[in-house]
Amino acid sequence: MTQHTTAEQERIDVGSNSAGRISIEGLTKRFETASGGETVFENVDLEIEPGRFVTLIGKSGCGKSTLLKILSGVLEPTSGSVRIESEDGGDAEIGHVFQSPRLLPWNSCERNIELVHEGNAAYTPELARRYLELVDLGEHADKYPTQLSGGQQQRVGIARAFSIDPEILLMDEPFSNLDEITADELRTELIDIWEKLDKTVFFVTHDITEAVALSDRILMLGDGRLYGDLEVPLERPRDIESEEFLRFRQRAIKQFHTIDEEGPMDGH
Ligand SMILES: Nc1ncnc2c1ncn2[C@@H]1O[C@H](COP(=O)(O)OP(=O)(O)OP(=O)(O)O)[C@@H](O)[C@H]1O
Repeated sequence: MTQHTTAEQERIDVGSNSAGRISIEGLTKRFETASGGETVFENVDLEIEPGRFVTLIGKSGCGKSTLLKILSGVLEPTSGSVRIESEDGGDAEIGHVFQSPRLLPWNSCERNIELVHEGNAAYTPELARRYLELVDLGEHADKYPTQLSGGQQQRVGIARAFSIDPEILLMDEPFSNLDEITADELRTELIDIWEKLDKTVFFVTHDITEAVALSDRILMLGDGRLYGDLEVPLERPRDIESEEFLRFRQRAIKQFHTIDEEGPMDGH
């Protein structure tokens, strides 16, 4: 289990049969700056069941990336805790997919995947190829990123993230730099892979349609708190033009804008 807490709190590692569960308790993040500082969110509690596809939406600057960075351990919370349960009670493996694939251009696709397996004696080029096949790039393992399209490069990023067999996958607007047709293809592929591999996915986006198309559950962050938490009751595969999809999307949009009607809370 991985636990990200304030420095004073002890790291607790215990065995678990619910790998991929995320438990957030009383999470507060404040940045101190020369001009006084800012509390990004305060006292956030959240429980995410293993294997779920959860999407976080919120307006620009509400703290989505900050929450993601705390989940990945890049940032420490000001107070509160985040626990991610692992298979064996040790540190949870966390896969990352970013807006851009962050591939090293002087390395082949296979080598780009190998680089995240440093210290893994079980790594073989076949492992990279297996994951590249999952994203339809089995034939391209020896190519360099510059020989691939933007969508193909992002596919390599997704293959790389899944290849470490992570307990959770953090995805930060992974399709926002792609044209809509390619983004749609990748969303379909992502759901196929997620259904096969049964991982907890924590996905950040600005796009409500994307959130409804992909998720089991949609969280809304704003005004320093999680003000919305919607279960998505739609069967997969989802038809984004169907009446039930559009009806649910409308409901999500309405809930998303409740924050504008309520106005800021005290202290923010
Ligand atoms: N290292 C930092 N130091 C000070 N303030 C920061 C730091 N990182 C983020 N912030 C502030 O915290 C707030 C939340 O930022 P964050 O990047 O998490 O928002 P976001 O919801 O991901 O935004 P976007 O959708 O535009 O990417 C912003 O007001 C930002 O200026």
